Amino acid sequence: KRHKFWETQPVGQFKDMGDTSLPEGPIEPPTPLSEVKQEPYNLPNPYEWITCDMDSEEMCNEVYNLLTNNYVEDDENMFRFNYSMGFLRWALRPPGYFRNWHIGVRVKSSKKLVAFITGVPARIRVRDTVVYMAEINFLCVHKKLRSKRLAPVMIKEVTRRVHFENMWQAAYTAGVVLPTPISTCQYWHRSLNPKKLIDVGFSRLGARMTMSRTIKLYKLPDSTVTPGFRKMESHDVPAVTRLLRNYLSQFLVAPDFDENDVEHWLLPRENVVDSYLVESPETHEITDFCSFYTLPSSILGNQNYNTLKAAYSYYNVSTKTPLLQLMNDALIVAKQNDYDVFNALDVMQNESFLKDLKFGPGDGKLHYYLYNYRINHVLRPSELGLVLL
Ligand SMILES: CCCCCCCCCCCCCC(=O)CSCCNC(=O)CCNC(=O)[C@H](O)C(C)(C)COP(=O)(O)OP(=O)(O)OC[C@H]1O[C@@H](n2cnc3c(N)ncnc32)[C@H](O)[C@@H]1OP(=O)(O)O
Ligand SMILES: CCOC(=O)c1cnc2ccc(OC)cc2c1SCCC#N
Repeated sequence: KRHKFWETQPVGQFKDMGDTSLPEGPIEPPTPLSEVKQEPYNLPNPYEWITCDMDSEEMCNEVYNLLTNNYVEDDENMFRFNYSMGFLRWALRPPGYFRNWHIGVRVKSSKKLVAFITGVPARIRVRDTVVYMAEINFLCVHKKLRSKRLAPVMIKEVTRRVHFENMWQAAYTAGVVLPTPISTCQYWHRSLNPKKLIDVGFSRLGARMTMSRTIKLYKLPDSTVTPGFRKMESHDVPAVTRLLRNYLSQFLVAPDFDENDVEHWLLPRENVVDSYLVESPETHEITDFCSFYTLPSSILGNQNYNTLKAAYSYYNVSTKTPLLQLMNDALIVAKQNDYDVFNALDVMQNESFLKDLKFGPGDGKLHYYLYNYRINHVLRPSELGLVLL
């Protein structure tokens, strides 16, 4: 398949796969900042660049509407991600964020927002090297402007703005295959509301299964079982940071979280991110941690339902409580809060609980990518300690 744009980019190329003579690390050296292109890339005439100030209620609402109507759908067009405004503000304003990495394209005449792409700064460890990277996300072109080669311009523009801040690497995920994945992961789904999932056509009644038998199969206890299991609070940040840094050190690619990062990414925010921990009733030591983020989806073309309430497994650490029991408590909390489904990738140690907790494999794959950084061997999902939103 000809990738006319991606073949021009400093990414692992398909033709180089298997060539382990190429050194791991940056593919291209940094450009002297004086040589970074000063002005934005040219857009087709009717359009102009706009920096999207996510603090502005009006602008954030415009971004929300663009994504609600034009962002990612599954292959069967059953669902479309419906990131909330609170979620977008959380995802796009981490410590050290750059407002001008929130990039919109709008129609000059009508001022209508028709495309979007974002970056946020992150410190990602690759093996033993911590690399300052941009995490790129929310690339979206309005349905009416597809297949006009707008995406490459948006990607070049966000690249230019990241270079401006003297950063030369990026990380991103996609459901599509591009040059070249560093890992390919699978989504797994745990029904919490099987009746709704069957009604929308995602799940089907098993052979020789009645609806009531199916509901019973997925039934969960009304309350969590682990002594000391509670919501994370602000004063837990130092302990959770220690626990998480230690846990993530085992993976080949993982975020290098400090306390500021943990405070932003993991302190609970209603309807955005939930975090729980186990505080030993005897020693008051924090021994385990689990978290999930809230990403609803629009249900496309169903008479009875408009929205799917989905929880997505985020970062989980078990040092005393078995991971199976910890994650079952996460399922119980999700069910208590009316989630319809709990989703998880097969990254980190998730494979150890997926089947036992009645997750089923999805048909969607998620490919992980690094920009301008070569890794010579494709990572197994269990070697990945990174979850992007
Ligand atoms: C040092 C800093 C570096 C920072 C930058 C790092 C890199 C960041 C990269 C971005 C990471 C984003 C991560 C992220 O946001 C998470 S993945 C979600 C992407 N968004 C969606 O799927 C929303 C619905 N789809 C659309 O809005 C459009 O279809 C998009 C905009 C996706 C493509 O618009 P279009 O109208 O359908 O297509 P053209 O404009 O005609 O362009 C066609 C070219 O675009 C390539 N393409 C298609 N989908 C892509 C994707 N998901 N990543 C990268 N490239 C993608 C495609 O291969 C082709 O290039 P090729 O001819 O070479 O094959
Ligand atoms: C019921 C299980 O499927 C989903 O939760 C879901 C919801 N919305 C989506 C929107 C776009 C979409 O595009 C790939 C997929 C979904 C999916 S399945 C993959 C995500 C997970 N887990």
